[in-house]
Amino acid sequence: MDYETHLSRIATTLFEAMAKNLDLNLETSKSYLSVDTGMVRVYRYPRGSVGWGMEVHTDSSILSILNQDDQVSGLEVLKDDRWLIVKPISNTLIVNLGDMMQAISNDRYKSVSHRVKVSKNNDRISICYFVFPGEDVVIESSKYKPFTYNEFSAQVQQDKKALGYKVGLARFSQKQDC
Ligand SMILES: O=C(O)CCC(=O)C(=O)O
Ligand SMILES: [Fe+2]
Repeated sequence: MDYETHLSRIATTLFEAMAKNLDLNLETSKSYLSVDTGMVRVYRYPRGSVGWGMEVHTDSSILSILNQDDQVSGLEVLKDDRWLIVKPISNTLIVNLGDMMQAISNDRYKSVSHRVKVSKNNDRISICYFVFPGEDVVIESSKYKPFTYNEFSAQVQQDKKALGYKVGLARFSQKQDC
């Protein structure tokens, strides 16, 4: 089996466990995670560059599974307003929840803000797997207006172009109109 197939199996198992924990309807939740959308991206962060390898963001995915460099650190996650360095551990995967999981869970699970620092002395490699809902599957929750991943990603592109940054889920909030 190839890497992506293994990762899609892990993502499905994790998602089903979370859906069960959230008491989501089995059929509805099954339609949310689309393993066909899974994609693998490999990053190389060259050593010594100034600034961030990747600026602060949340992923738009349901789940992101990272296989980060087992020697060179760089990944930082925001927890309780503090940045934590995710230490490299060999043979260990890191699971980040994305915006779609936050919406599906009606904010009970939060997408994690994270960023990547460039190492002074070493290049850093990470292999990242992302999985999304099917493009036209409507995500329903009480905190957000019903939306599809297609609509979400179009809005993200539009905001990045017009404002220079991603507004994200706040755009779809039931409460505020921004
Ligand atoms: O390279 C990493 O460890 C993280 C990459 C990342 O956050 C992303 O691609 O969204
Ligand atoms: Fe990310």
